[in-house]
Amino acid sequence: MARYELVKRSVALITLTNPPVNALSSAVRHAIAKSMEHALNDPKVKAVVICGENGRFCGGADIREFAGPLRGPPLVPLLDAIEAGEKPVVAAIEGVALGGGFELALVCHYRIVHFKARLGLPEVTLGILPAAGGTQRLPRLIGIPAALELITTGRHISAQEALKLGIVDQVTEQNACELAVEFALRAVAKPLSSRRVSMLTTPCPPDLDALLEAVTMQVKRKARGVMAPLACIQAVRAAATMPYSKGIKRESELMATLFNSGQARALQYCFFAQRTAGKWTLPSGAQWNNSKPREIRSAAIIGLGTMGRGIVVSLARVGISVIAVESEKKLLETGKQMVIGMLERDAKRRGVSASLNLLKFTLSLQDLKDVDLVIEAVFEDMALKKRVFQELSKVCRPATLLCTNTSGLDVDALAGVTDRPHLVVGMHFFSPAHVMKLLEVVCGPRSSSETIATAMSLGKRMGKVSVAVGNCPGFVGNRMLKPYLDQATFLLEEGATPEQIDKALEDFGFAMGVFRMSDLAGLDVGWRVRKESGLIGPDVDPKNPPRRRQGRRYCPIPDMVCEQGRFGQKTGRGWYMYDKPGGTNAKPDPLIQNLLEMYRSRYGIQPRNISDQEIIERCLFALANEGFRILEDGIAARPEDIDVIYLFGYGFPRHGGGPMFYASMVGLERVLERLEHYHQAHPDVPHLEPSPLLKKLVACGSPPVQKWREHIKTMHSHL
Ligand SMILES: CC(C)(COP(=O)(O)OP(=O)(O)OC[C@H]1O[C@@H](n2cnc3c(N)ncnc32)[C@H](O)[C@@H]1OP(=O)(O)O)[C@@H](O)C(=O)NCCC(=O)NCCSC(=O)C[C@@H](O)CCCCCCCCCCCCC(=O)O
Repeated sequence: MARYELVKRSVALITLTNPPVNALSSAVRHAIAKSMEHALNDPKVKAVVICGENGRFCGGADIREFAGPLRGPPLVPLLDAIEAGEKPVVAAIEGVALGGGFELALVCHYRIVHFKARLGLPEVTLGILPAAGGTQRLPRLIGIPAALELITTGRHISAQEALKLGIVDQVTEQNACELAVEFALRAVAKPLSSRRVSMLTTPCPPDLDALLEAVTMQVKRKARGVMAPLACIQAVRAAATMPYSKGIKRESELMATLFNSGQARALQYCFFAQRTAGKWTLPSGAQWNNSKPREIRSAAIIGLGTMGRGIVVSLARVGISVIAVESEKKLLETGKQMVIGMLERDAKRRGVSASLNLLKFTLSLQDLKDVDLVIEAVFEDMALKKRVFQELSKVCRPATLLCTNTSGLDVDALAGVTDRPHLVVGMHFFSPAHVMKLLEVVCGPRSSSETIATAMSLGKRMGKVSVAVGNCPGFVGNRMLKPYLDQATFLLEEGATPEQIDKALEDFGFAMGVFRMSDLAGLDVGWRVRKESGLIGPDVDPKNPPRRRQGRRYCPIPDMVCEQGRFGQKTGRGWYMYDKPGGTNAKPDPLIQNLLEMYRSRYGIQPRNISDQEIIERCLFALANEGFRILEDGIAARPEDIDVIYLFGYGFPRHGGGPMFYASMVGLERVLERLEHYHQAHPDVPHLEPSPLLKKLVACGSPPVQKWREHIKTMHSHL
């Protein structure tokens, strides 16, 4: 767990050896303690260098250990002892020094950093704080404002920024470890007192209270209801107002309030869920580590609407040459200008040159004959998409992968019109595609494992969080959205307002309430889908009662809103009103109030007071209930996949963990009981009927999320 060597006859070299990130597990802490004791007691040793194996200094405390009882030497006294030792200790930082790894570096008397290394205190993103002295030492080293910013955001910084901030002593392009050994030899004769960061006085701005207040407001605005950043601010205040010995106690008290909190558990779950999602696995046995992706050098995008443009940018900025196709000259020209503008702005922001030379714009599908992969992003119309796929089948070379960006149509039906169904896969991007991190990779029953591996790996290359899902209407994300949206509109019928429902969801932590989100996405999209699925229009059986369709409760209010030309932000009116078309500042609209009142009186509905708790339970338990059905149907392989989709694609708050983790945190028994209660009250809403899997899990004693898979039959998996 740590290798001890004597180098240059007088330097003890301690190498952390805990792959893959040299996390400070109890065994590593134990090994550091033993090695340090050896080094400090050996008269031959004049100085110490600490580094990490495989070019990675240290990724911090071992997060997996947080779930169990705390064992091994505690970190704070261990680090305090390193700092207090009488021999100079130099940290040789390569790769990463994060969290406890950064705190380890801060107790070393000198820090030498490789120019490609990244440093940071990301604890806040895990719902905790840097509790191995980080909140006390960093402000002493770089001052309150800079330390506050780093600790409350968890941002990683480059070696160069660390040098500028005064965190490190030298940045090198050489081997940091070799340089650190030389550095240590030169440090032997120098006094150490000024190098012990905990002994420094925190440089304190005169307006400390005002600064802390401003950061508190900022944090509350950005991360509503999240506890960890607020605790970080309090800990940094202690660094400014208390001696180290008291500050470190305050840090530890604050850590104790966070450590076992639901938010910390949820955020740590998110960390691992995101990594689990990349490890896709199919019932056939094909999986991430036994399926080789193809290399993609060139791609084509069909359709330069909002989605197509974002996809072109996502591909070009990672060096893939892209041919963009439109059906009309005017659309092609508009799309071209937009893409160039987006790429130029993106490149400026990242300080690189825009890769415009990778782009080609054309009206002819014939130009696609040699590309490695095509992503179709035309209008959401099955007949049109089938025509495109038939055409691609004729034009593209037989090995070209054909992908569709459909947000819910049958990927296998598209595969069926091609000459290569095994090379067809869904790549469902989220809008705007160059910004949103989520990619659903939709596996059709005939998609080959190589095809899936290629789509997953291309997603990763584009910086997306890719999740493999099965083929069914709406896949995972949009299929679950339906019961969630339905509950919101039923609540409108029963007496709530869009702003009340949105506020409850935003207070819960959603980036946007359901109605503001719908206004942003465009209300006409769902309207068209409802028309196509026969819920409205000439196909509706006239014998249907007005608030019933296809044998279940139906709320026509969204259709009435669309009939008035209110399509959301783009038309300046939707569930809210905006200053102008395209405006983003949502204000409650009295016309919507009137519409709701008239609607209720037309159908004799007596509005009632609806609590925030009912809003949250009905919307979120219906959402999770559909998630359980998705697991039963084998549309998602694991609850983690569903949660990652909702975290990255639908603004579910990370400190809630995602709908499935949230359900487990509330308690499956409670979720079951509330769903039964609501289903009894609304028997015409099948989505409220508890799913068999939920019942089964409760009957099995409500196992933790990570164990649900053991209870899911995969015989009928669609993956
Ligand atoms: C390091 C990375 C940037 C590397 O990224 P990369 O993309 O290369 O690789 P992956 O992300 O895929 O990771 C590979 C692999 O490694 C796993 N992993 C990564 N980091 C850790 C880790 N820190 N611990 C465990 N495992 C880790 C990862 O899961 C992958 O494995 P998998 O099997 O899932 O594929 C990137 O990985 C990264 O960003 N890592 C996280 C960095 C981080 O956040 N570090 C901070 C950790 S928290 C910390 O350090 C806390 C410290 O401040 C010290 C705290 C002291 C604790 C004291 C406890 C006192 C409690 C008091 C309360 C008592 C109350 C009571 O009475 O109960």
